[in-house]
Amino acid sequence: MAEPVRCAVVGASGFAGALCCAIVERHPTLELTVACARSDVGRRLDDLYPRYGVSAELVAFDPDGVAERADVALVALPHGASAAVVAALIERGLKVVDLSADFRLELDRYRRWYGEHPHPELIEEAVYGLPEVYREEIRGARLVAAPGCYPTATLLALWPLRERLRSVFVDAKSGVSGAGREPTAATHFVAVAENVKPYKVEGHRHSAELEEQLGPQLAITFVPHLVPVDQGLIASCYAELAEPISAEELSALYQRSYAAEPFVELARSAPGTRDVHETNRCRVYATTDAHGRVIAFGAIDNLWKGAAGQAVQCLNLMLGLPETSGLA
Ligand SMILES: NC(=O)C1=CN([C@@H]2O[C@H](COP(=O)(O)OP(=O)(O)OC[C@H]3O[C@@H](n4cnc5c(N)ncnc54)[C@H](OP(=O)(O)O)[C@@H]3O)[C@@H](O)[C@H]2O)C=CC1
Ligand SMILES: CC(=O)N[C@@H](CCC(=O)OP(=O)(O)O)C(=O)O
Repeated sequence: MAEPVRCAVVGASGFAGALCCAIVERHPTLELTVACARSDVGRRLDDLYPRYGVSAELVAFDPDGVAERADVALVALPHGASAAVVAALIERGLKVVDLSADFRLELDRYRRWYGEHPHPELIEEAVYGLPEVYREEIRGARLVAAPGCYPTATLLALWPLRERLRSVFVDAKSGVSGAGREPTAATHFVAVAENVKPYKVEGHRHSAELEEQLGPQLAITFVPHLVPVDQGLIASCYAELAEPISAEELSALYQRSYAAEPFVELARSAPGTRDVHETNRCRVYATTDAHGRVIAFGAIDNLWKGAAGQAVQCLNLMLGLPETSGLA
């Protein structure tokens, strides 16, 4: 039995942070020793999220206090607010998985989409936390930037084809928990119920992440939609390839790419989000159409494989634990 590893969660009152706490609490090796929040300091997490049954009291973030009580941290703050917290914890010797966008992009691309970076000195060493692609790099990292939810589903749907892609249309749909805990006019029940609505059609910041991972030369059109579900996200990708591919070759390529992956499930038909609800799995399906295009799908639970689950998957790798610990 491995020694317990003390884990802090920062942003524990948010949707992703609360699920991080729940996964850590049930994890066989990690021990939840600090849960930090802002507005809800002094409250118990199970008062905010009874379904997770985590009784930890929420405390204010103090880097020295966290460093005394934890060896590793999951930071689930909004982009912009995250970088300073991550830097303070790294400076104090913790291993950190950051769930925000602050360390996912190279500096120029970050500046174009998010503005000035508060801690550019850490960008270089941060590893993009998609284990199916960067497993070895994640094992040796002290800072991992967990991918966004849309890029996770899109990249897993397309990765086996990446060298053959000429252009891609990504039609992606997310449940409302992807927008975080703070309600807005766009996420109000009345705006979301009985509705499917595209948003940020002229440019969503996740297209930067897709460009960074798949290469700036690739023409990608990415259009997110908000759909009336709580947790669930699907990326439907329509791809033109440089050379046509047969259905048999496509199927063999995906089998080769993902046969050994614990959290990628190759579906035999197009997946739905219900198939992955409350799991860390991504269900992938790829097929060809009558025009020689490929249609590839990636379905995830945005709070699990799109956020908290994937962050713990990365932490498991960073700590040399079985990758599926606490997640299976
Ligand atoms: N929701 C999702 O599906 C996904 C989320 N992510 C990323 O994970 C991170 C957390 O997302 P999510 O849980 O949805 O967000 P929430 O808005 O639900 O939670 C954010 C958390 O951060 C705290 N917080 C907000 N602003 C500040 C600040 N300026 N300083 C300190 N604390 C602050 C909040 O506290 P308070 O309650 O007091 O505001 C809350 O604890 C984000 O970076 C998000 O982009 C990544 C992938 C998917
Ligand atoms: C439905 C919804 O609003 N989704 C969020 C994406 C959530 C996420 O994964 O994004 P980051 O981790 O990059 O913040 C959005 O479109 O901004």
